Amino acid sequence: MGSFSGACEIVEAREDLSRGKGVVGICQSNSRCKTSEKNKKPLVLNLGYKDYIDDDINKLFESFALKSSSRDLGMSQDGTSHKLKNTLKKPMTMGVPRSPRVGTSEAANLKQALRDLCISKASEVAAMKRLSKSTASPRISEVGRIQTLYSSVVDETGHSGPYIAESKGHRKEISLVPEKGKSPLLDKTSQSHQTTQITSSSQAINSAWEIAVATTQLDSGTSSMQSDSACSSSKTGFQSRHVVPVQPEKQTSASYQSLYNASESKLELPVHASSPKKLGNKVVVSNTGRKGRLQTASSSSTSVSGTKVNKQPHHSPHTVKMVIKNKNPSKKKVKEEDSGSASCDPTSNEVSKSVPGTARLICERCRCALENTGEEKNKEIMTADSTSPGNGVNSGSNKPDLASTSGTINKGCKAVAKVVKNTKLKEQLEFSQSSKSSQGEYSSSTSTSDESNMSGSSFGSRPHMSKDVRWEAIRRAQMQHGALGLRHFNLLKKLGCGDIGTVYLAELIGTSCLFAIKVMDIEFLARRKKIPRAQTEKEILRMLDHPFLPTLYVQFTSDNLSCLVMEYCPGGDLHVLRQKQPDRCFSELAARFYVAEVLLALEYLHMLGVVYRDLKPENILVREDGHIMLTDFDLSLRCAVSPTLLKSSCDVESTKISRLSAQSSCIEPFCIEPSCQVTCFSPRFLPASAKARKLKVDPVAQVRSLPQLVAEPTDARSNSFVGTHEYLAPEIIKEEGHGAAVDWWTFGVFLYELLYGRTPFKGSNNEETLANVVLQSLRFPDDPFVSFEAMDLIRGLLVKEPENRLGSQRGAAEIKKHPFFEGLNWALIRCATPPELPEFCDFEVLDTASQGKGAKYLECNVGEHVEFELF
Ligand SMILES: Nc1ncnc2c1ncn2[C@@H]1O[C@H](COP(=O)(O)OP(=O)(O)OP(=O)(O)O)[C@@H](O)[C@H]1O
Repeated sequence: MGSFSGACEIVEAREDLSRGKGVVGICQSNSRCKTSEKNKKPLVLNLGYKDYIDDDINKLFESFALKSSSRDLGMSQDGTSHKLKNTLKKPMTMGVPRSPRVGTSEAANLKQALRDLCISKASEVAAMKRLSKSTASPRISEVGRIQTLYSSVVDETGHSGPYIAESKGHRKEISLVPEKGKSPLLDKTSQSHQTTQITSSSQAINSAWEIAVATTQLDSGTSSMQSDSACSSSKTGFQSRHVVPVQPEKQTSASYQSLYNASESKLELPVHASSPKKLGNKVVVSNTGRKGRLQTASSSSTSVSGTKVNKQPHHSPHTVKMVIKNKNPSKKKVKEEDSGSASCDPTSNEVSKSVPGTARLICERCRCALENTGEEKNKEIMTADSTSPGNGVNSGSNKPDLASTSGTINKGCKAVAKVVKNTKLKEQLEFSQSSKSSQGEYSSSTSTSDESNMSGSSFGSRPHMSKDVRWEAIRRAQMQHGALGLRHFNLLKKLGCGDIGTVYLAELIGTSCLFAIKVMDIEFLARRKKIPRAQTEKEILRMLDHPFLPTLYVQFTSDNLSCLVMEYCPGGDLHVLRQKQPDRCFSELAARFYVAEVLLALEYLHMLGVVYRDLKPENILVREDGHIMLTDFDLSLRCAVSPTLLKSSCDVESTKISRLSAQSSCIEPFCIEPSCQVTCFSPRFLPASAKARKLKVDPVAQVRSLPQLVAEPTDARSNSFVGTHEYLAPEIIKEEGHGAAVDWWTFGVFLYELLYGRTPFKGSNNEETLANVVLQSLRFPDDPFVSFEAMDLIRGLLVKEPENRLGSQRGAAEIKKHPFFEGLNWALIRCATPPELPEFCDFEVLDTASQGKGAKYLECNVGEHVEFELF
């Protein structure tokens, strides 16, 4: 039942009524009588008696303009309507067609008329509320008055308020509040009001995110980035990174099997647009005319689905995974884990030929061949809700995906409806399991509950990608095939190889939609104890709905391979891109653009309870429109977040302003009161007095003086030794326990590297690097020139004590306010023109005509060879 509109409006109406005469007691009592039996009797209002009749009722009746004759209404000579009373008491039948006009039908009675009026008024008020949130609306008062009166009139059993229960055959069950789902208008309004209550649910977290976005929008200037250089060819090889993988301290197989949750972030930024960007020799035409529009599709949604794709000139540099020897027993796990990897030949690129009908998968690292029956035997798990774009990844069918093999895998390509149904069941099942298991898995953390993320998860749509043509393609394929598997994709190219899987560029057969598919060998992961990392990544991917984070379209298991079908980013990563810049570093404008987008992505992750922990240029991919996508979540830490409302420097005046603003909130559903102080692309309706006052207030000061919401996990703690050496925060190296502040440290290193072309504490080897991180003070080279603001920001971020680090107290909001970002329009950054990209080597995906020749294709069809590498 959509409780809001009723609840909210009635509250307002009652307030209005409380100022009126006589009705106060009725209204107030009505609200109490829901919970108290004792209160029922005094509330009984019988129209036959004048105990509670007041002028309002008479006026009300007059306003109905009843045209029935006195005979119809049974008016007696004394003017009282005894028949009216009887009419009201007369049992009504559900579903009886109502008179089209009040009072004109024989069958109509006053109660029905009242109901009509009340319902129509309620709807009208809800609509008005949507259009103008003026709390002082006379219409609201009026309907509240009518509702209350109506409740009083018909309530002889003590039931009152907007919902009137059936009673002994006398009463018809009437709800003044439309049922949930029947009135999207009311539901939406309801949601917007519900957000005023901050809870630790994911909804609140997302709301908090929206607040954070809204509050940081201080100006409307757009950030237009111009690259210093057009392009340059890659001249050098890649630097190597040294990564310390995560060490799950307690891993149980049970925990592997029950990690899947999904928490839908209902993020919906109001504006999305993209600008045409040049990639390679082709100009990738993105959706023109989107700039500044509301609710447009993802910038990366359409152009990528074309038949031409520009080749990434290089694969991302291979990250060299190193093991740090440590006396700590937990480090041994790292060693053990990685020793497995190390024993494999990382250079191996073997592709085994196998007989038709057999999939022979060669693990590049361990050189193991996985013989599988050629057909996927319906083992694939379709996780997308084919009925709704955005539901594609949500299903809980993930659980058996990595956790077990075919025994627990869904059988058969069943009818879509059945799959969806099963999916929902699994969601429920796994939802309950996941929060337990993830705690077990991350027992080293002191704050690792999934619940903040998972509770309230709705598995709903992903608003920012809802117009994405790839969703539609996936949905159609699911309708056609039932469950998607590897056989439904043509693997075009290997994009890169990570620690837990290999990523391929793939095309959904029969479409021109391209995807990046991460393929992970479950047995390999199990042997190397990397299943928790894969689980973590998948869980996080499933939660995401953000323009700077990847979209997971579907996930399935084929032949013991866990596959994640994600958004494809054709622009390479920032590490490669930096190497192509003059002097191998970005201009300050370009760097500002990239770090700003990364900051928003990190902020969003934090609000979902994800501490990223592995920020580095290699993990930031460039979309075809030049905006970024932060990837790779297998080292991330999941923890609880409890949004906190901080009363900053709110003086009396600013508090008043807050109230004022709360009364006159923006009509955009995504702007959450009271933080939406800036114009959110739509006019707001202020009372005249409020307008006058508002004009006198400096809007910037207004925003700054607002209460601030911190919804990031500032007190999360983990003891895992995880990250990339040059990016490791001191507290991780010192094993003091770490939290979200590590992301602000890495953020500082990241900015430093973009500007100077190298990391600040890099030593000649890993040990020296680590020692430098802990002991060495921060130094800035003279060349290239970097502004004071940029250096100051880096200085604030690279504070060795996490508690004194910028961002550690109030999260990303603190960092956004730094002068380095002065003038940046955070809310519209995804509409800003990204830095120009260098020319890429041309790479064309074979178009449909050439597909048959298949020279470059790695076929992945049923019954045919499945030849591709793993790891
Ligand atoms: N969505 C994508 N679009 C384009 N390329 C991608 C995409 N995802 C990954 N890649 C490429 O595939 C490579 C491997 O990615 P993957 O996430 O498996 O490993 P990784 O980034 O090296 O990290 P890790 O080893 O920690 O998992 C990346 O370096 C990147 O270049």
